Amino acid sequence: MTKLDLITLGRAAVDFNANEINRPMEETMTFTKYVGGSPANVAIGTAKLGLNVGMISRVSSDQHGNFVVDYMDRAGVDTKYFKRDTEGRKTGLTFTEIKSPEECSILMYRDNVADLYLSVDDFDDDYITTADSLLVSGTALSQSPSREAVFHAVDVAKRHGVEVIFELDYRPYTWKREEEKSIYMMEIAKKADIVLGTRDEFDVLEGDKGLSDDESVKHLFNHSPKLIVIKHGVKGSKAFTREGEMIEGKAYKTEVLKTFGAGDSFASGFIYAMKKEKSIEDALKYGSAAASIVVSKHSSSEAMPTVSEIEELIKTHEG
Ligand SMILES: Nc1ncnc2c1ncn2[C@@H]1O[C@H](COP(=O)(O)OP(=O)(O)OP(=O)(O)O)[C@@H](O)[C@H]1O
Ligand SMILES: O=C(O)C[C@@H](O)[C@H](O)C(=O)CO
Repeated sequence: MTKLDLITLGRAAVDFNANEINRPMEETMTFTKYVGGSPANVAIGTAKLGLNVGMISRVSSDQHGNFVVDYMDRAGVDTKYFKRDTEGRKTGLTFTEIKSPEECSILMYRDNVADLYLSVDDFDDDYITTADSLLVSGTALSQSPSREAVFHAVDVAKRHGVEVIFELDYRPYTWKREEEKSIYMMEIAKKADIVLGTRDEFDVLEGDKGLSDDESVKHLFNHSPKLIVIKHGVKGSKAFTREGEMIEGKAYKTEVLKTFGAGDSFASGFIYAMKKEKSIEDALKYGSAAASIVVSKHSSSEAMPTVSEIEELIKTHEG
């Protein structure tokens, strides 16, 4: 089997992004369709940067499922472990609202979605062992059997020395019980090598204890993580290493069209740079540059930048 740089596991869905910008959703009449879903976006983003990427997911056996798999194939993502749901479950849909560059929101249709029915039987353990890293998404933990699929995949990865990246990716809609979020997310965070999330997502992970970034990382460094990145939106990001270093990343100013998609493009740029053995400081730059490009464009997946676009942006800002 070909060696993969990265496998992402979780939802692959469809985004419908409002064409009429600066308007509430009620008045939006037309949308453009893109592939979406955080782990799918990261798979597309990293593949576009030249990494060898695969994804494990479950989609509907209908036109939306076909659209997602075809797009992922064309993006160069290995879709061998994209399972088709045979029980009539649907691919998740996300409608976006762009009221202004500061006021963006997403409305998710995720009842009985196929991706949360991903099961341990949907993929072979050997597939995971062919990868350098496995990225799992927090939303995939929100329900069984997808929850068990994540735990199993992470255990296989750890047994075979595959790096585990946990993207907290908290989406409130899919969690049924408040008390479950922090329990399951924390279990995976403790097992991961790298944890990525926004400050708000770390609050969810910790059960809203109101911890500072320093307190959050101190707790996790007692477990497996060796690198933790806490994102603060337009204020930038902070990377913490187990050795006690803190490296700050700045956001690159741009003409913002919408804010969603920032997290997935940031993860793509960051992971790419880490795989290319760049410094953490540079990886934060690659992540921030990728995010800056994506927030200035209409989609979260199609808009993912190339290496030269990222490097050009960094050069321009540093010059
Ligand atoms: N308005 C912005 N302009 C430029 N860069 C931005 C902007 N917002 C976010 N970024 C960049 O993207 C990174 C990640 O953003 P953020 O913390 O909002 O992630 P997120 O909440 O996971 O994103 P998403 O909205 O996609 O869920 C930031 O650290 C920053 O570098
Ligand atoms: O993550 C999702 O399911 C929706 C995304 O595809 C959407 O584009 C977004 O919010 C990205 O942050």
